[in-house]
Amino acid sequence: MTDLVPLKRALISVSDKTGLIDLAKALAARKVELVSTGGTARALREAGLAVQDVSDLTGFPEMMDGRVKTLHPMVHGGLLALRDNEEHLGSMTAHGIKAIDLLVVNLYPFEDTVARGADYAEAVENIDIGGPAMIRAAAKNHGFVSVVTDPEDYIPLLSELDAQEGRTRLSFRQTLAQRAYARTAAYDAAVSTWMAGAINDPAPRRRAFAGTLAQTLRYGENPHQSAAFYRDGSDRPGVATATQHQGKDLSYNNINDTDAAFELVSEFLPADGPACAIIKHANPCGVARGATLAEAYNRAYDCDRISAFGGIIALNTRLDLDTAKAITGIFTEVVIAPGADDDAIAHFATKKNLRLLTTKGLANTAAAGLTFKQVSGGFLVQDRDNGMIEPDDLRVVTKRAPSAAELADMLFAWRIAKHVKSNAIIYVKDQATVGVGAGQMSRVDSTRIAARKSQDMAEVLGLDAPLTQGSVVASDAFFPFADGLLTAAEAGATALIQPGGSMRDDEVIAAADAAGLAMVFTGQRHFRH
Ligand SMILES: NC(=O)c1ncn([C@@H]2O[C@H](COP(=O)(O)O)[C@@H](O)[C@H]2O)c1NC=O
Repeated sequence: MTDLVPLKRALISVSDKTGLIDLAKALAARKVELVSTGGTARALREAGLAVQDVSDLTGFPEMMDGRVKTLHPMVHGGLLALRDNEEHLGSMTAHGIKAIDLLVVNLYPFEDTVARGADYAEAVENIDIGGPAMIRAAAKNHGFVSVVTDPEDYIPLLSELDAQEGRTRLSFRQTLAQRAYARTAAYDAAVSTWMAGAINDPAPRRRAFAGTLAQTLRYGENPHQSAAFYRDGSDRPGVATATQHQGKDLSYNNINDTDAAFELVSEFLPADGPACAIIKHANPCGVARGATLAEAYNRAYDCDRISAFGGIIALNTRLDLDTAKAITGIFTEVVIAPGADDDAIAHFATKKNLRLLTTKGLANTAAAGLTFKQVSGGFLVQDRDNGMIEPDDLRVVTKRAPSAAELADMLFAWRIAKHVKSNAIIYVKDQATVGVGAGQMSRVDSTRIAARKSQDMAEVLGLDAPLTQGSVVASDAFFPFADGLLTAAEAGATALIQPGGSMRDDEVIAAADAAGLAMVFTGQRHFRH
């Protein structure tokens, strides 16, 4: 393939006109001839540039609401002809086709149109046809043609032309071609995903996913793994869309933990009071509400002060100065919150290694969405766990019904259970976790570990008894035997919330009654693996 090829003629057809005029002026200054479609040509003329209309080139007007503009051999022949192929050159001469050396296209904004909730007809009308066709043609012919699909590449293109005296190198065109195919693939992924939703097909025969590079990462979960972070284009508040105010780049594990922290804290609406979640290795080591945000943080911290060191903190309301001061009492990796006061930001500025991220609100935990998990040779796709329990959904199965305070703590614990790796056991007292058992292979072990951690904390805090005394317990799935429940009772729990549904529910309920516990069944499970 030829390395250096001259760039003499460009076709520009862009929906997003960012940087268009500067680019076109720079091309014109380099004696590049311009051809363009309706709106783009108008913008160029208004800027005083000479441009040929694509309709003059094709001999056809743009028609059918723009559905047909560039779909013509005068365009596609100019993009696809091999400049070193006699037969191709003969066809060009025979039909008066002129070579197009540069294609600048960005597509109808389908993704944005769908994101703002446009109706079906409007979404369909925003599926670009001529643009992707040209992009794919130009990218195929990267041996001779440069294709630019993103305003971010305008400056690099001009730098290339200057460095190569009006020509482009093959390696440059190959990079552009790779980006071009990734762009059309992402576009079609967005269209097919939208369509699967529109026709309510949870398992379409083929699925396509796409992402845009947000950040290359120093390494993955471990230093010997390379890694990168991609955005999927969704506007869900969270780690991918947050603004970072200070500190070094987030690592792979930081991103994973920050996501877990923010998704958890988003369960707690600000209207119900400030809440804080502290995360380590994607599991909470403390979650609490408080009268103030600082109190919520301190109560979450008191659940497991040892694990909280180097943790990731998520808040459900704006970070204020008092909370910022409390947080900087120990080393913390990341704080994420829906906003931050100026004095709190200024206080954090003294801690160079602490990253502060702010979001535009909390994540909508009721919003539909998919989650993916990679396995060897494939991936699993499922709906996001949006399961939500209201008091009316609960079934009291013991002789004793829970008190109002127990019920409130149960519902708080249940929301947390959804975000803890199975087997998940959460002890809660007065709207604060006092013991979390996560990720064990047996439920009874999670129950024991959480209770033991609470004993450890009683020592650290100088308490006479662990805070599990008089607590409630949530279990993400049913107790298969009575042993887990009895362990919780020994630790001082007075009430339990669990899905129910075990073959031995009767035994478990009898054990709860014998121990004087109140127990409710949710009828819904929150496995998280
Ligand atoms: N139908 C076609 O032949 C066609 N050719 C180019 N487009 C798109 O039209 C847009 C630019 O239109 P305008 O220059 O009129 O603003 C670009 O996003 C381009 O991808 C087309 N539009 C849709 O398919």
